[in-house]
Amino acid sequence: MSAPRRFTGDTLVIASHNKGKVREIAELLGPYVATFTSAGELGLPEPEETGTSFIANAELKARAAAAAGHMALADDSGLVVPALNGDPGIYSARWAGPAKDFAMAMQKVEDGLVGKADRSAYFVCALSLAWPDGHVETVEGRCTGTLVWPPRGPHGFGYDPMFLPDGHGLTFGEMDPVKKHEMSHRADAFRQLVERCFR
Ligand SMILES: O=P(O)(O)OP(=O)(O)OP(=O)(O)OC[C@H]1O[C@@H](n2cnc3c(O)ncnc32)[C@H](O)[C@@H]1O
Ligand SMILES: [Mg+2]
Repeated sequence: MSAPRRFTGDTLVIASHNKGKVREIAELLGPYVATFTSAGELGLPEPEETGTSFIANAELKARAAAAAGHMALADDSGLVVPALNGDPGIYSARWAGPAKDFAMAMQKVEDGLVGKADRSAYFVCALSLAWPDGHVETVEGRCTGTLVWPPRGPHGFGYDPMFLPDGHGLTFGEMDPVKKHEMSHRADAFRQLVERCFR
């Protein structure tokens, strides 16, 4: 296996149109990157997520943004619920519809769980760093927990208010963001990516 390529330069494009993610990524990578911009700010189109895995979609989004000439980082993530055969999984954003209605998406998850004993779930985060020549470095992180109902807490985004991480009494929606960054799937993935490309 060849050695991983390291991040060089000072500007990184965050290849995401999700403001919650862009904020978390800038917080997690702040110490290693001088300047951030995002696909949204640059007016780059949102590529169609045609991959069949988190990793395939992260690589496709990162490569699409890096083709514009700067190194780009994409995150493809979602909530996997074993009792729902892995749904919403890579369709986590799509379950919220064009209006990005996560109250509705969480209700849909809850409706599927009625009468089921297994309320376990995990978040997955695939991160892909892409170079303008098409090279990518990709990692995947996880965080396991349980789904609660009704949703709790004003923080975070997406499915956070119904996700109770293992070993904790507060949902990601109730938790201080600093605390979420100590244990989330995104934090797990970033620990691996920093080790590989940013140190
Ligand atoms: O593709 P981009 O532009 O980055 O933005 P997106 O919101 O479409 O992102 P994804 O395709 O990766 O879909 C992931 C969805 O999974 C959910 N999700 C991911 N990480 C999460 C987190 O930390 N907390 C709560 N929900 C999360 C959230 O609803 C996201 O919209
Ligand atoms: Mg998306």
